[in-house]
Amino acid sequence: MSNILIIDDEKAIRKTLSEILSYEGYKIDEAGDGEEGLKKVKEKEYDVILCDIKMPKLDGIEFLEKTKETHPDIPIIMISGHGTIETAVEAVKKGAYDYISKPPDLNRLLITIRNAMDKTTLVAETKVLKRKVSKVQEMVGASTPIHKIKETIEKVAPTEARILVTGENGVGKELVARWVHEKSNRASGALVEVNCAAIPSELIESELFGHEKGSFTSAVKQRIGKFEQANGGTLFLDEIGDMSLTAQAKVLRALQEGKITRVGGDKDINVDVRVIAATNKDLLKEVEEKNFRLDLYHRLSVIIIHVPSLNERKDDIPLLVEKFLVDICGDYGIARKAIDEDAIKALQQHNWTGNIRELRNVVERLIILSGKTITQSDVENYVLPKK
Ligand SMILES: Nc1ncnc2c1ncn2[C@@H]1O[C@H](COP(=O)(O)OP(=O)(O)OP(=O)(O)O)[C@@H](O)[C@H]1O
Repeated sequence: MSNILIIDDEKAIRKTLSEILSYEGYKIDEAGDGEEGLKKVKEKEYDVILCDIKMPKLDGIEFLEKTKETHPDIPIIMISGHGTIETAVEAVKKGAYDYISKPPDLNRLLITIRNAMDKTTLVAETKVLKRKVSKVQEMVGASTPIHKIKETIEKVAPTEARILVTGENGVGKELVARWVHEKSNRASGALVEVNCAAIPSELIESELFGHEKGSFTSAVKQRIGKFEQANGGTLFLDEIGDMSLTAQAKVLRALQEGKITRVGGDKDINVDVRVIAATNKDLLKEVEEKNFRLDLYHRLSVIIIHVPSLNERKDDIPLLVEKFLVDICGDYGIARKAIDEDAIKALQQHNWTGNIRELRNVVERLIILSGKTITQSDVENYVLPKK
């Protein structure tokens, strides 16, 4: 159900509007002046606010200006009395959604409110969509390691150097790969991702190099592999430490010669692909244990970018929390929740697994369970393990 706040110093007007709008199924709160209105806006989320212009204490224009600062997305409809039409027009210029005149015309009132509600929904949807279509998520962080990573990306992205990204699960290795691609001369080409750990070893070759029809039982038609799909672009080989030795030999050839052969095929196909690989394993140890080819390791690791776990860069936590608050509240279509300093400190002291997804989940949990401002006791209640 949608919440509407009516701010007017005339009780009769509030009563009439409130009756009409409750009848239409809206949930109504009332305030007698701008100051009381501001208090209500702090306490609760409103979909639309109706606000008189001439009021004691804080007038409508001041209320509009203050509310726009903290809640830029709530549509505010000004109620203009006789003699305040010009001010109402001024208010629209300052960001009010629209104005209606006193005494309000019932149809116009309802239509204006409905349009304003539609706008709120659209604004929320657009925000979510904008984020979805924006190609690469921002890499948030102010810690020394993040600065260094960004610097390295700037330097190496425009070259053709192969890059090995190392780090534990969920620390942002894929994000690094995406930024390298985005800032490279191949950005207009494809970025094709293969998670080597997720593909059964007997299928990885066909996944990477494609296959000809009939080359094995389930190969019912020809298939183009990821190397070919990434031609002119970048191939991101995630979890490369899990690749079988036979597939490694073929990847090595592709890197050395710039050629691949489809499974069951006899033709060499030229491919122009830049490879970025990532792993959470210690590849040199894998080499020692004969699970990984040393020559492939050297081919892949011209540049090594290590992404440290969240525990090693706790300085990034405030910025990441801030970003997740904005993102998640945007996804939910609710006003952004605040978080106080002590709560942030408590989050910084927490012993994280290192995976950024864990921090995101925690922020989402706090948004759902806490009030308008997330406090230290929310963190203690909902995040930290009970003693
Ligand atoms: N610095 C950052 N700023 C903002 N979001 C980040 C940052 N680093 C990682 N993330 C987000 O955290 C999530 C995990 O990151 P990503 O998938 O890049 O990690 P990964 O190390 O490749 O994970 P895996 O080991 O599971 O493949 C993603 O949603 C990503 O957008």
